[in-house]
Amino acid sequence: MGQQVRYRVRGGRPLKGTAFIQGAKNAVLPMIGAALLASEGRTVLRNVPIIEDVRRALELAEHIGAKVEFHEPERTIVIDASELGDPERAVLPADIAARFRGSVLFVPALMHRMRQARIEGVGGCNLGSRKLDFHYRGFARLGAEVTEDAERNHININAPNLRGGRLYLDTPSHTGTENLIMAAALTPGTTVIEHAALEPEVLDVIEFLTRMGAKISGGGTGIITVEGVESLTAVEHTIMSDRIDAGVLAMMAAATGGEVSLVGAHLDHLGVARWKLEQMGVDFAQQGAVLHVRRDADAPLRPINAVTSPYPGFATDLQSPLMALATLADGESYLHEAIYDGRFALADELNKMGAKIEVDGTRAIVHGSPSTPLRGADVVAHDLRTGAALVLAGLVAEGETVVASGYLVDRGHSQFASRLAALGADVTRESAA
Ligand SMILES: CC(=O)N[C@H]1[C@@H](OP(=O)(O)OP(=O)(O)OC[C@H]2O[C@@H](n3ccc(=O)[nH]c3=O)[C@H](O)[C@@H]2O)O[C@H](CO)[C@@H](O)[C@@H]1O
Ligand SMILES: C=C(OP(=O)(O)O)C(=O)O
Repeated sequence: MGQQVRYRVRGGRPLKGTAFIQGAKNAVLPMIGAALLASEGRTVLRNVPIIEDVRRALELAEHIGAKVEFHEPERTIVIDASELGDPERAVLPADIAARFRGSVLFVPALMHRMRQARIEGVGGCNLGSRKLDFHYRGFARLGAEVTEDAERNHININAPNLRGGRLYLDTPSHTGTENLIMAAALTPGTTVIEHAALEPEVLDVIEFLTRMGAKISGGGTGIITVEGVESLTAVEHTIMSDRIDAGVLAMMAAATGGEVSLVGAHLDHLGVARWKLEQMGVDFAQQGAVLHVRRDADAPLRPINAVTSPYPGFATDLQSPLMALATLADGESYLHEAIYDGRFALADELNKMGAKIEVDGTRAIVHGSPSTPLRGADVVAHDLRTGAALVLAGLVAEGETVVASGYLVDRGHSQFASRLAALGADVTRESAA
């Protein structure tokens, strides 16, 4: 893995100023997968976040035969997938694919361009059980042959003749919806996907695919219809801004009693999280494409109850920073994590910093106290959002907090330390061999 990355945070400074919200991680990853469906032209994606998951996705795209360029200063990716087609390259190798969950979003391109796929591993945040059965069952209902090589832990897919079909999801899976739409886009006939996800990133991916020539209707309604087309063409698209990045920075401003302008953030993308933060005492004002966030440092945060659920419910990715924020509130907050059973690993780390959090299965009670400050400590990020939540805790803790592994933060937050430093925080990113 090479470099060990750590975030070192010294608490006590309110965040003030302007921050730029990155492009959405959970939109760019499916779009890189979608760009590989284009048999002609060069795709140009703009507002790309400079994050490790994007780097891994581009390595994977090159591995299967695409030509890619990542112009980081311009936050622009150029992808030429016109020469994809060598079945020998229809493999997602574990050493790249197991490092990010979005690797599963390459399967439709492999099925359509190479007629087969071998998946040797799919990664992502370590959040407890994260199955991919909806994806594989959906591909099978479109006519693919999906088999498991249990000994090697591989999934093999053969897709010589796909045809449209009626699909459903047991829960409205975010990447499941995107993957089945991408698979259906080049599949002859009509495909209907019931109980589809409503996340804004799903709608952005639909807009991108539509521009490429796909025929998709019903985005945002829960029932999506896709009429298969013969080919898709490369286009240019600007990725929507990242609502989780915006939510994390808003909560950091709230935690420190600060006042920030978040360029590119949209209140309506926050769903229920907006209302929960307002109930805690956070003030929002949307001024065009800039979201102004402030919290009166003299009034303590109020405790909150939150249950995670798919959009527009409270996003599970924002539950970790909310837990850290709730440690500062005046009283008991109640959190129910209904999507990922592994997210509460954060509680032990916050308790090391002096928080009082009790966990019972998928429920947690946070005994908040505005008068007992958190203490800096060496803490472990178990996943991307735990990492961001611990940086948040460090911003309000007495003394120094060191968060490792910083690679997990870098998976999903672009230039995190420098953006926070620009808001006045004392945060540095260190990497050592
Ligand atoms: C790259 C990306 O977009 N990641 C996001 C996406 O992950 P991802 O798309 O993987 O999350 P899903 O919406 O699929 O997962 C929702 C729930 O369904 C379960 N499930 C999902 C698929 C499946 O085949 N079988 C199954 O049982 C999962 O274990 C989980 O409990 O949505 C999550 C939920 O908003 C976010 O936390 C992730 O940041
Ligand atoms: C769970 C997350 O990401 P992934 O699905 O890529 O693991 C996340 O963004 O918090």
